[in-house]
Amino acid sequence: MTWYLVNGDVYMEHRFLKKTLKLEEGRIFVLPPDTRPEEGAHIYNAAGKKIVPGFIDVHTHGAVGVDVNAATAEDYEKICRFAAGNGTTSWLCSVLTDTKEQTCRCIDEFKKHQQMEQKGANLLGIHLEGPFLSSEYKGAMPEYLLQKANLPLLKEYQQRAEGAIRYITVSPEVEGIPDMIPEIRKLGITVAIGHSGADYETSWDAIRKGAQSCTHTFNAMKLLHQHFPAIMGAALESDIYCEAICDGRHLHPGTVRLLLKVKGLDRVVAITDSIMAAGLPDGKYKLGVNDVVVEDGDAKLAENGVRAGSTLTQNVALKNLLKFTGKSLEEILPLLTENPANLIKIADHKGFIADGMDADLVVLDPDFEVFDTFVGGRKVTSEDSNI
Ligand SMILES: CC(=O)N[C@@H]1[C@@H](O)[C@H](O)[C@@H](COP(=O)(O)O)O[C@@H]1O
Repeated sequence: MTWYLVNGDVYMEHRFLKKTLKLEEGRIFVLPPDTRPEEGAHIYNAAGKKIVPGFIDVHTHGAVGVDVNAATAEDYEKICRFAAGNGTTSWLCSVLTDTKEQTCRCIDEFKKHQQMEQKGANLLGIHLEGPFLSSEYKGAMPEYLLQKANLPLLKEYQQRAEGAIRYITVSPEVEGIPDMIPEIRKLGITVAIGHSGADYETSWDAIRKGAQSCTHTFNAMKLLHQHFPAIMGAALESDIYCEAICDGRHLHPGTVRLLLKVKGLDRVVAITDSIMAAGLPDGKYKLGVNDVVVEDGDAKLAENGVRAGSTLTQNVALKNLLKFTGKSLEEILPLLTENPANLIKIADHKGFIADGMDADLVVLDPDFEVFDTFVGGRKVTSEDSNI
């Protein structure tokens, strides 16, 4: 099916331009605004709307009643549909630290999902959050499942996943981790540091050895002290990407502004870190092996009140970021599009609107609400999203 998206303002090279977009065989072709659509093509009138690249979420544990750690292939599809309705066109499923058996099961269900007809957003790969994490800043990670560095185990997971593990969170202070980072990268996995009380020097060692991102920056990590800048200081000072959960709970708006000022607009990645309660009312839920209670949209561990992920979606993250920072849509969009694409090394085909890029697009109305979503050139919001 060929689409012509006409009359919209199209986000290209950090500004909005009047263009016609032709979507054919899953790809974008950028045409002059007065181009006459081919006969038989579908025409989408985007007058008064903005056409932006689809959002990419590199860190989410679930939504609409599905916990990634317990998900079946069919469950992944539910998240894909929900995500698309919120402007997310690509995502990584974040597998929380779990038993080997359970992690392998997650990998197998992921592979099964890849064999199914794709609906909604693209499930691009797996993010392992652990198990090589420090117990001191475990957050919602079950302590008894944390491990020291174990390259053979990760190799086994990556082999089983047929290369689908794209991203991993490790703590620099865990025995053997800094030296393992170059080996992890050889497996095609981007390394994030987090859930960590690492000192400044150890954190920089991990960065020099190839860590490229910081997991939910400020949350579940040692914060900056004037004498001991810690992982926080190294993350802010270096050029690595910094994930940020912009739900207004995990980070005060002032902290978000500070992060953007220090890191720049090209180094912050807006993630959701959402759990199965996203898209559902308050209540009792699971996060891996944990029981979680959600009150007023805020997720906490039932046993001790420790915050445990979010109920955020990326369209809400976008609106929060605009509100918290006072910056323009043009300035904020990279945090949800090209920055995550660059981080997980898919920017040659996703994260931007340009000739030949994947036709993953979001149509925003003047209030920045998601009006429609296209994935691989298909209009998924009406076709197969259950919103
Ligand atoms: C999925 C998940 O569990 N994510 C972490 C959680 O482990 C941690 O406890 C919390 C700290 O948040 P806080 O800094 O607001 O306490 O951040 C995130 O929610």
